[in-house]
Amino acid sequence: TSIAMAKSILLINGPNLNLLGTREPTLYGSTTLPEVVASAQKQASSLSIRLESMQSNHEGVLIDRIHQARGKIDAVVINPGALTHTSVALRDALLGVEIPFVEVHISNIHKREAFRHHSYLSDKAEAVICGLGVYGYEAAIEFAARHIKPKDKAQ
Ligand SMILES: O=C(O)[C@@H]1C=C(O)[C@@H](O)[C@H](O)C1
Repeated sequence: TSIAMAKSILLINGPNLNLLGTREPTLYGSTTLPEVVASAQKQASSLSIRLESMQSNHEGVLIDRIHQARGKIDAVVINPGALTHTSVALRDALLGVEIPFVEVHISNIHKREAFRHHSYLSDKAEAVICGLGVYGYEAAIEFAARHIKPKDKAQ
């Protein structure tokens, strides 16, 4: 069945995720971000999806990238890092460009400090994945590909 699938996905990683693989490995694992991105690219091409990826430690840089995705990206997969728990601005950027998104956390934020239990994004996310380790990225891309339909716009 030729179900319409997302054609383009933007993978966004927020602050400190550049340290993935060496940062608190009991919580975040030993896989590095480049390795996560490489397997995401492989997965996307097997789904015939264009995957773009970026990481920044700077809230405004993340927001600017989300703005640039407007009209160009069908779905966002985002691990906002600590901005999950603090950033109304990031929430507003995603709502502002009207791109559906999947929220990913490597760790189970609900098993951690109370300040990590709230997300400024979750109530607007198509799905929230947490505690699956870096597999959460694979699950998020699979879900986004199959469940987020491209808007009928010029790709
Ligand atoms: O589990 C994760 O991927 C999230 C990553 C971070 O950097 C933390 O600030 C979040 O609280 C959890």
